[in-house]
This record gives sequence, C-alpha cells and structure tokens, in this order.
Amino acid sequence: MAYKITVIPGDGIGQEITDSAVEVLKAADKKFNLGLEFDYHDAGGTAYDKFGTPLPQETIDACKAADGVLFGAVGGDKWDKVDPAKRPEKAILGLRKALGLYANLRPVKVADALVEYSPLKPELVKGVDLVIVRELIGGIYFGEKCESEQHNGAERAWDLENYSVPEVERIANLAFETAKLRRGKVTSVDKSNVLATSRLWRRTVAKVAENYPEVECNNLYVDNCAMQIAVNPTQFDVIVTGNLFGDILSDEAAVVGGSIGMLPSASIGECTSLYEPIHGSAPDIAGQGIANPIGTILSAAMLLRYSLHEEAAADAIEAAVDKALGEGYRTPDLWKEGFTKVNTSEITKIISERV
Ligand SMILES: NC(=O)c1ccc[n+]([C@@H]2O[C@H](COP(=O)([O-])OP(=O)(O)OC[C@H]3O[C@@H](n4cnc5c(N)ncnc54)[C@H](O)[C@@H]3O)[C@@H](O)[C@H]2O)c1
Ligand SMILES: CC(C)[C@H](C(=O)O)[C@@H](O)C(=O)O
Ligand SMILES: [Mg+2]
Repeated sequence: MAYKITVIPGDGIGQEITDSAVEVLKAADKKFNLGLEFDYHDAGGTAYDKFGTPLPQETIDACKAADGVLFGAVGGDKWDKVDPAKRPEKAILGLRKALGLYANLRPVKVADALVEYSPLKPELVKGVDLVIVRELIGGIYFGEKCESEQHNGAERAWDLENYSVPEVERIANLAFETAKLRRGKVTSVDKSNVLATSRLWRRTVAKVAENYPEVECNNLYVDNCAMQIAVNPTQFDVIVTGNLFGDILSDEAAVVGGSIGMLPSASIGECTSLYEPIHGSAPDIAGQGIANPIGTILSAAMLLRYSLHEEAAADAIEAAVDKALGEGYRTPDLWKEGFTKVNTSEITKIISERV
C-alpha cells in the first residue's frame, strides 16, 4: 500500500526546506520500503500570484485526500500590500481551519550537541524537553475583526478574542493525554488576571484536570511564562495555551535550543494532519541555499510517526539528525569556530546518508 503525502512548499525558503525534507523521506523510504508518493500543491503568495488566491480549493482537496501534509512556509514583503483577506498567511490559517486542526504540538528538546548554541547558559538548557500544545483554530486569530472604522472621530481597528468551553476542553484533554505519556505535568498559560476568555480557559482546564489525578497541573500568566522559559526552561513538560500566546511562546522556546530553524510541529485534528516547521519563509535568506532544514526534516519524522505509524523510519530520521549534529555539521544559523559549516543541500545529504 502506498502512502500519499501532499507537499506544499509555499514561499521564501519554503521550497528549499521542503526539498530537503522530501530528500530525507526518500532515503527513509528506500531503507524501510514505505511506499511514499509525493503530490505537490501551491499555497501562499506563490498561489496568489498564479491563481489570485493564497489557498486554491484544489490544494485543500488534495490535503483532505492525503495521508499527511508537509508544509514549508508562506509569506513575504512582496505581498504586504495585498487585500488582507488574500495575504499569503491566510493559506496556512485557512488550511488549519479547513482540516479542523485544533491542536499544534511544538516539541522543544535540546540535543546535547546544541546545548552551547543556546543564547541561555548551558546549565539552564541541559535537559530541556518540553512540548507546547497550542490551540490552533480559535481565539483572536479567528474572531470577528474590523480592519478600519471611524470611532469618536478617529480611525480604529479591532480583533475579537473568544473561546468556548468545548474548544478549551478538547485542547486541554489532548494536553493531559500528552502529559500522561511524558513526565506527567501540565502548565496552563493564560492572562486570567485581565481577560475574560482566559478566566474561562483557566476554569475549564481545572475541570478537565479533575479527570487526570495522576497529572500535576499548574497555571502561569503568560508574561511570567515568557520569563520562566528564559530563566528555568527545564521546569516545563507540557505547556497548554491559546492560539496567540502559543504562537509567541513557541518562537521564544525555539531559540532556547539555539535556532528557530530546528523546531518541528504537528497540527492534528479532525482530518489529515499537517506538519511544518514553526519558523516562517525567512525572506532575508531565501534563495541563498543556507536555510536550516532540520525543523522541516524533523516535521517529516513526526509525519511518519503520527500519521503513518512508521515508528522505525521516524526514529531513523531523528537519529540521523542527532548524528549529523554530533559530528559537528552546522548550517550558518548555528555555526561557530571549530565546526563544519554546511549549506542546506549539504546538511540534507549528510542526514540522508545517515538514515
Ligand atoms: N507557518 C508559516 O508559514 C509562517 C510562520 C511564521 C512566519 N511566517 C511568515 O514568514 C514571513 C517572515 O516572517 P518573520 O521574518 O517574522 O519570521 P521567520 O521565522 O521567517 O524569520 C525570523 C528570523 O529567523 C530566521 N530563520 C527562520 N527560519 C530559519 C531557518 N530555517 N534557517 C535559518 N534561519 C531561519 C530568518 O532568517 C529571520 O532572521 C512573514 O511573511 C510571516 O508572516 C509564516
Ligand atoms: C504565519 C502565521 C499565520 C503563523 C501563526 O501565527 O500561526 C506562524 O507564525 C506560525 O507560528 O505558524
Ligand atoms: Mg509563529
């Protein structure tokens, strides 16, 4: 039986990093005889330029029909002035919604080889192993919005944040189930000292926690959490939070491991799951062949594990990444004196060979 993987390179470095991940997947396919088939589709600014929409219906249909989706990144200055409803970012937001991907798992694990690359002191970073469980299709991202209106003689804009109990329950349940398979601790992050949505969030998480007496649960305000990630990141096991806070905290947590280019993610929900690095299209380095593809390669490993249940192949890719890093190969975002500087295609080949 063949597995169908829909690949959406998108914009900027999206093409380079998805090419890398597909090359590594092909190496895994060769070794484990997986029967992978790749099917490419457009989204983002590239799709807007071709079709006048960032998310063509045929891309959504292809994702629905696939066993897993591998997504690169979308966006870029070139499209900053297009109608907000047609911005490239609408592609990933629209796909998450169309596929019902309510949960985004962002694991941050600092490989021993990378401890000294962190902007934090090595003793703070050693042993960091946490996962951010971010609610992905609710909150202020998807609330009613107004781009511009007149109010008391001045122009204003607004975005409405809302969360319902069922929306919080399903993400909280997933966070507790995830914690049960890990170290048994959930930290729920909100701003319940100010926001009504956060108070509902905190009440609902507390109710869900009653069903998981074996899991320890604590709450942090988001501002304190941002500080705690910098001063004591090893305290975290599972962090569960809303859409906007999860977006911000995951970029912060990503660099604890040295570079945003390293962090993979899995978005899961009601239909096909989607796998993407957490970073964006990096217009400042696009086309130079120097992007770090490891976040996308590790996202591909997550696809093999969670969507195709090909555990051995996923393990082999993760081990190959660790081995390449352990042998001292570094893309420019992580390079320093004494290590071997490699570009995107070189690190891809090195990882593929080690699979
Ligand atoms: N899921 C997505 O598609 C996604 C995610 C985030 C941002 N974006 C979009 O990407 C565009 C650029 O956003 P931004 O600059 O704020 O964030 P970004 O993540 O693209 O880049 C931030 C910085 O990190 C660096 N960087 C990111 N990924 C890297 C990698 N793999 N290797 C080496 N360096 C890397 C970039 O060079 C840049 O200096 C925007 O249009 C934004 O909306 C898209
Ligand atoms: C591109 C943007 C819409 C997206 C988000 O905010 O969710 C990105 O920052 C991410 O983290 O995946
Ligand atoms: Mg983000």
